[in-house]
Amino acid sequence: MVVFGGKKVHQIVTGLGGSGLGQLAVAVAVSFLVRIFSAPGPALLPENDVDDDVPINDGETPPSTGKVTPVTIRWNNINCSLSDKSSKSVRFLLKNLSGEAKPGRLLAIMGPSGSGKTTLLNVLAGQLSASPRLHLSGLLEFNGKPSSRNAYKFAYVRQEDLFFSQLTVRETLSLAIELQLHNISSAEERDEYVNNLLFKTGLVSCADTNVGDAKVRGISGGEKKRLSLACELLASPSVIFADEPTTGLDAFQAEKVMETLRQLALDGHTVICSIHQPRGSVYSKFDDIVLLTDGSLVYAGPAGDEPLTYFSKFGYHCPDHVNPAEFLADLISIDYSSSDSVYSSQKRTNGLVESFSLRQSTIIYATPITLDDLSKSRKRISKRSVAKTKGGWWKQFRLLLRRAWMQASRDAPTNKVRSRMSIASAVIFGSVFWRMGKSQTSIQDRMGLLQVAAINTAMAALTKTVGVFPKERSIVDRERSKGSYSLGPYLFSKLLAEAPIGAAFPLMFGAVLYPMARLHPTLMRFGKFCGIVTAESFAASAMGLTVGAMVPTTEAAMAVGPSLMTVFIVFGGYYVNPENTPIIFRWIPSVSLIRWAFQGLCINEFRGLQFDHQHSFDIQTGEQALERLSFGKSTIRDTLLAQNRILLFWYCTTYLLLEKNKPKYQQLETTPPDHSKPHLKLEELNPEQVDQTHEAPEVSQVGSDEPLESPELDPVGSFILEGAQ
Ligand SMILES: Nc1ncnc2c1ncn2[C@@H]1O[C@H](COP(=O)(O)OP(=O)(O)OP(=O)(O)O)[C@@H](O)[C@H]1O
Repeated sequence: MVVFGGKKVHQIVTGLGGSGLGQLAVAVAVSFLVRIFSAPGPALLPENDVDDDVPINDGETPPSTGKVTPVTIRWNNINCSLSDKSSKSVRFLLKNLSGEAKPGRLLAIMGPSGSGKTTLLNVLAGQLSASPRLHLSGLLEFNGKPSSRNAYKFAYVRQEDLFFSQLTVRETLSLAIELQLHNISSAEERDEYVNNLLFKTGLVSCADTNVGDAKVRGISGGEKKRLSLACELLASPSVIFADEPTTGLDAFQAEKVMETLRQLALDGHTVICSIHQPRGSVYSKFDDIVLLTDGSLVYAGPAGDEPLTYFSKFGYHCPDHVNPAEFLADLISIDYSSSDSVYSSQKRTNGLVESFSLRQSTIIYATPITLDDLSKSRKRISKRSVAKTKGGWWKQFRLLLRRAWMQASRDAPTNKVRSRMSIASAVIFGSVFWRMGKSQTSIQDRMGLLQVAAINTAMAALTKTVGVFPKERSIVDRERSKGSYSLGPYLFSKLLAEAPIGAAFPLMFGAVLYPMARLHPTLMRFGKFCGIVTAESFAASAMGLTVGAMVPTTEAAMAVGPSLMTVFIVFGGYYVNPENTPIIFRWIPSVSLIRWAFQGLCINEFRGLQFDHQHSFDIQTGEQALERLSFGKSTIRDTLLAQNRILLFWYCTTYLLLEKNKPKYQQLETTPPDHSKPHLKLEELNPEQVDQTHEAPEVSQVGSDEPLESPELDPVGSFILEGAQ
């Protein structure tokens, strides 16, 4: 029997419930809460409450992260242009790019800033954000078949690592597994899977550390990046895309991240990453590279010494003891130090682009794909592609509720700040309106205090929500785009989990302010006061969610939220009497959460009060004061109903906005491959052909009769001077 504070559960239930029916209700509620907030355990619902399409573990998919379906990606003539309607110009972000990424190999897309690395990575991953100004065309094939988002499993590790800060590394992975992988049903299997992932990504030592955020330090930047990788590896993706995985990391962490990627490639994943300028030890981990400058290809093929040999044919020699990545980066960058250097470096890169475009039809890959590989992988795709599916609504709700509760309840710094602010503002207002009496002047004081209380409660809830929700939305968008869960369970679980903590702050505020200001001193009135400010606080949070769902960033939400609230403050019932409101604005008070809260608080406070009076025109009763505000005919129940309608309106709008603002990706307009150039089929290549084809006949050599434009400039000496130092 579970024991709480010396009492057995059935004693507590008996004590709480009283009657038989009450006992039953309490027992159900207790068992529901215990199951929701207990550590990872079996699903709440009966076994049959899962989607029909959840696969049964047939023994071929054990909880190991090792099995990977090999996928070869080939792209041909990828063009991406951006049109500018005002100037009627078109800018090419990617120009005629072709290449290949293979399983078991780590491909790095390198190039100067703005050269199109991320754009190419997004195109290959099918994650280029849709825009009417963009036009994307070309051919993209996976294992020889045209691209389709569901054809293979891929992982995309973005530059920004976003997590729920209060969860540990282990909890983050465990919850992600529960949400995404339903063929792993037992806690033992899940633990084993998590341990494998932690081991694979080198996170064992920080497994039980909180992820952390700007307020409370958690795991390091490199560990966050590897956690991103681990989260993406859950469903054994065939292809891993990583956008600048080393950005913002120190050299040691960068190397560890790249080593993890290399190990993943060795495990059979196809790994593609964009990287700006890696150090030598990182460069040596790459199997293949794609070099881009201003959206054009300068080189694509094996990494290591191959590109150096290739560029040396044009007279560009990498000096000894120089990091090849630095040499390549300098070679293909535009030097903006003077107009001469711009001209010469531009000419050099143009020459290299042109040379490679002539040679592109004979790109050489070190490990030719065999037809046997492809047929094997296709068979495996058909068996395993269904392993990642969404669980049922209740299962998603239960998991998300647990996560939201962990996040809200463990966020001690935020909760401390909010409680201090609630108490501090209550103390300030309580001191200003200290122990109000029953004089005529106290009527204005009471109204002023109640208006201030309504504004303070709404603003506190709104600013907290708009401060955190846009970031959380980015996490949720990512998870939803992976198909982890639906919007309904997410939103409901969030509201439910945050309600108790959200209610605590207005209650603290009321508990301090009420006796200090000596508001209507009965327990019932105090309870109603707290109920009204709590309902208002929920409505303001719901409005914050809508603002957060509407705008792209926290900064924008911080600007829009309070501005919108100011309108509701103006029409909050104190500054403008509803009867005097201009007809075109008359709808605003009826949707102002401040007005309904103020109205409710005034009715609660004034009804039944008697004021000291000397003249016949003095206000004698609270009812007369309410008449002055045009609140005479209303009841607290009416105001709470109106507040609930507003709350529901903001929740529904948030849902619709989140549903509508789902990330949309640019469609690739398929163009047939360019047959004008002789095209070598990669399957036909063998090492002998590699050697023969390596000397592209079209490429002009330094010292030949018709030199390239770039050698004409004699850039070798100057380049070595610039790049080698
Ligand atoms: N949707 C878009 N709208 C407008 N411009 C875009 C869009 N996508 C990319 N660009 C432009 O395309 C160019 C290439 O951008 P991209 O992010 O691919 O470069 P990058 O090589 O990854 O640069 P960095 O290393 O600095 O991240 C940039 O000039 C960028 O402004």
